[in-house]
Amino acid sequence: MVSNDERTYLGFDLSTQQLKAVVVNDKLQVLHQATVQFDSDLPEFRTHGGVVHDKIHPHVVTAPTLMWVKAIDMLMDRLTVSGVDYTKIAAISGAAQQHGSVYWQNGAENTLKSLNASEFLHQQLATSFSVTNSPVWMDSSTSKQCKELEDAVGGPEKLAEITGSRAYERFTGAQIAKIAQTKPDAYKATERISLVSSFLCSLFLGKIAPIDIVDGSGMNLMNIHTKKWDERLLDACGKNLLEKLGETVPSNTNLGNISNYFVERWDFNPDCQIIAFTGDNSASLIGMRLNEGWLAVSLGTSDTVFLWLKEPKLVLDGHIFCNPVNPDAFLALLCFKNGSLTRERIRNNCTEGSWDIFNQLLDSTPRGNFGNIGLYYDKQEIIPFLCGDYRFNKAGDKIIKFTSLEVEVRALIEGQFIAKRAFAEDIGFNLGKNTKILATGGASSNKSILQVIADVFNSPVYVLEEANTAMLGAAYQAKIGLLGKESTYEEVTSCLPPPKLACEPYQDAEDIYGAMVKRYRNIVAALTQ
Ligand SMILES: Nc1ncnc2c1ncn2[C@@H]1O[C@H](COP(=O)(O)OP(=O)(O)O)[C@@H](O)[C@H]1O
Ligand SMILES: O=C(CO)[C@@H](O)[C@H](O)COP(=O)(O)O
Repeated sequence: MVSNDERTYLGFDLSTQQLKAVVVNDKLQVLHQATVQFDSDLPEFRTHGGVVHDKIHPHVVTAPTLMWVKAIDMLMDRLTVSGVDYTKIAAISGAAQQHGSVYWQNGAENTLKSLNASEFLHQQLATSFSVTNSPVWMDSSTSKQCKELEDAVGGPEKLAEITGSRAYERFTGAQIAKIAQTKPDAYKATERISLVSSFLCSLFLGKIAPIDIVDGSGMNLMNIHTKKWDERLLDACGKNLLEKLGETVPSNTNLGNISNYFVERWDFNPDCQIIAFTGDNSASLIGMRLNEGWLAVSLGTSDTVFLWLKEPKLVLDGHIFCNPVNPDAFLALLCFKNGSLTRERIRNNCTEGSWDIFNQLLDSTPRGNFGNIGLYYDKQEIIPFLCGDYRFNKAGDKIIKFTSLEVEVRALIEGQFIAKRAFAEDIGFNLGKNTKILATGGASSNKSILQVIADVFNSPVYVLEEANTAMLGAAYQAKIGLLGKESTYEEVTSCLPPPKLACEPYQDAEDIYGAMVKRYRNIVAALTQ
């Protein structure tokens, strides 16, 4: 029997480029971590940045579902090598990239319930998916289905009122509708549909896990006020969709004991509890202990900006999700597809791959970049709906190339964060003297980038000791879910250190960037006309 203070918690994050795991002790201190990088650790699946871009249809972006399963087999090995004592893990939860969908073939749940502990998961689940490549959040091929969904309820505003978002190409409703229309046999042969988060949870639970209400808010199918599926929307996407999706559950619901497979194969305690898995941004909100007054800026594969909302509001460029901490509150989120991978592209073009040189170039140019502005979209951006590179000089003329690498680097970083400020203001975020930004994700370790954020938002930027807040949030969620009503979220996380100040804005920041935000808005209005 493991005593309460010896208990540990396991959290996962299945993000775009990698699968990560962390084990924390009862005081939420990190004991072990492990990662599997999809491109380099599982090269047989031939992904780039964890995904497959269709050669003929560039808007189609998927990930091999079995790659994610194989990544779990590999990660469990790595956790074992790092010395994890599985008998002490009291609860498991997880986070995952949002919106992606997994299609379980008829009979898959029986396979999940009767897994053989002497074999790998990927061997036993090889034929369990009716669609072998899962559509992921980077896909933007469903404009037709988006229009159909909006029409089903009376237009984009009506859809946003019900589900928190107008129809977005990457949202799961339109993705499911596309599968139902273009692969009707596969759709028919599908017994259940999971989000990436509930799919990962299903492996640990040994049966199909329910979708949590926060990740469920990223589907354009759930009413964010009642937290129930909207039947008109389900019917507009596919036949018998309710049966395929199952009911939603509140965040941090305790779903029951771990699958026997993990008990027998890895020596988990049979009493280890599985807490509903959620979306990565939702888990990040938990991991950051974000509350009102803070603006979170997450710099992972995607860049996201999110904040705690007391009341829902109608937004058309952005999303309102349910809140994983307080069921009466909400979470407003903006997502930018061209985040870290676009920064890597410009870094590689300008510096042959060094963040240090990239930062030297960025630091050597003045705030405002001599009036130059750049917008860089390798892939179809979500907001604004643009693709390609756009460069403008001080006179406002569109130009092909900037005069120096320094100007190019600053144009990229300033352009990315000016966009975030403009869209955050559009959804009602008021920058004020009390605004504080909390940065997270892989690129939040880059101090030169954080300085640009501080200047563009004219606000101080803070960071946490650990930048993997989605993975950590999942581990905290495991403890929160296990304790249930015994304890509050605030009590569980009160032992964590506060965020640390990383950068403060320069005195002239608002004069420079206030004007640049206006210019940016005019440029976008002209380009999207
Ligand atoms: N020093 C750095 N400067 C800027 N970006 C960085 C730096 N270190 C890592 N990154 C970026 O972090 C990204 C990964 O962030 P992460 O939050 O782990 O992503 P995800 O959760 O989507 O897998 C990489 O694509 C990389 O470009
Ligand atoms: O689409 C969204 C949010 O709406 C993305 O933020 C995904 O959730 C992917 O996350 P990362 O892999 O970039 O963390």
